[in-house]
Amino acid sequence: MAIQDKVALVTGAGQGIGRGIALRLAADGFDIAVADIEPQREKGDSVVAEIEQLGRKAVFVAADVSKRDQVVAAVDAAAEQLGGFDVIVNNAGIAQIKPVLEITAEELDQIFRINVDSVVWGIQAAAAKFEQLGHGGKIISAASIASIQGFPILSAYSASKFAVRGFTQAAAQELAPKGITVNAYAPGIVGTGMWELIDAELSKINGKPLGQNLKENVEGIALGRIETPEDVAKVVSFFAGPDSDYVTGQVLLVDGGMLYN
Ligand SMILES: NC(=O)C1=CN([C@@H]2O[C@H](COP(=O)(O)OP(=O)(O)OC[C@H]3O[C@@H](n4cnc5c(N)ncnc54)[C@H](O)[C@@H]3O)[C@@H](O)[C@H]2O)C=CC1
Ligand SMILES: CC(=O)C(C)=O
Repeated sequence: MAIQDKVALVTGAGQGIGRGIALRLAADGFDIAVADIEPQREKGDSVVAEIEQLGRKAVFVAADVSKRDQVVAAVDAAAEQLGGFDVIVNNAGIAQIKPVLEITAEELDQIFRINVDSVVWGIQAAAAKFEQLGHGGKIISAASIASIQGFPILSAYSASKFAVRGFTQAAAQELAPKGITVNAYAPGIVGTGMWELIDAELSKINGKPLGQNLKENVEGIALGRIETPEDVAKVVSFFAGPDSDYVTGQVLLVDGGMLYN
């Protein structure tokens, strides 16, 4: 069903999976707030231009998602500039590639602020805006295969994504009476800047040549190819649209066949 007069905000939308989600939701008919950190403004502006080419309205909103006031301000700006607010996609996140015995307090704090606090601020800001506008809405967050199974050398990252799953399940139950659904997508190995970093950092740790760690991980995918942002965006499109109206509290694996539940 074509979406009309609805607004979605996607965080971390300057590149990678977030860009793919923003473009897919625009193709579905949403007007889009492209949110990312200030240094990503140029990339964000290009995504805005791509969305406008699709015939939808779009704005870039600078926000550091680890900061509650900036997430609230981004949601306010999206609603004001695009004329409504219906969906938030808490997509922004970072990886950390570190043996568990070497993780510092600062690193742990940083990854939890960006991957977990951001989801809480996104849930709070979106729920408040939906209430102010007098309707329900949809909250969608980035989990990972690492939210279902802990991955070595990605322990802090895995723990942060387990936390996203916990918040998704609990918030879904708390917000259901307000007509708000809360779900998450759990990608596998997606060919973005994040996996370039993981591959390069794993190489430094295990001495394998550049590209080898990525290749070995892709070989474990049943469908036999690396995942694309568009593969992920199809699942987010489902969660953002009316076909998922009776789905809440779910974390949907979109990994080409890596984990099974
Ligand atoms: N690439 C992969 O294989 C997988 C990625 N994911 C998750 O998908 C999401 C997107 O990942 P990718 O597109 O691959 O990563 P990416 O590194 O290509 O893009 C991440 C985006 O988030 C933004 N970002 C980072 N910190 C931010 C902050 N504090 N405030 C606002 N924006 C910030 C970056 O500027 C960037 O535009 C992340 O949550 C990631 O954990 C989950 C499973 C697999
Ligand atoms: C980046 C990511 O989520 C994994 C598990 O590769």
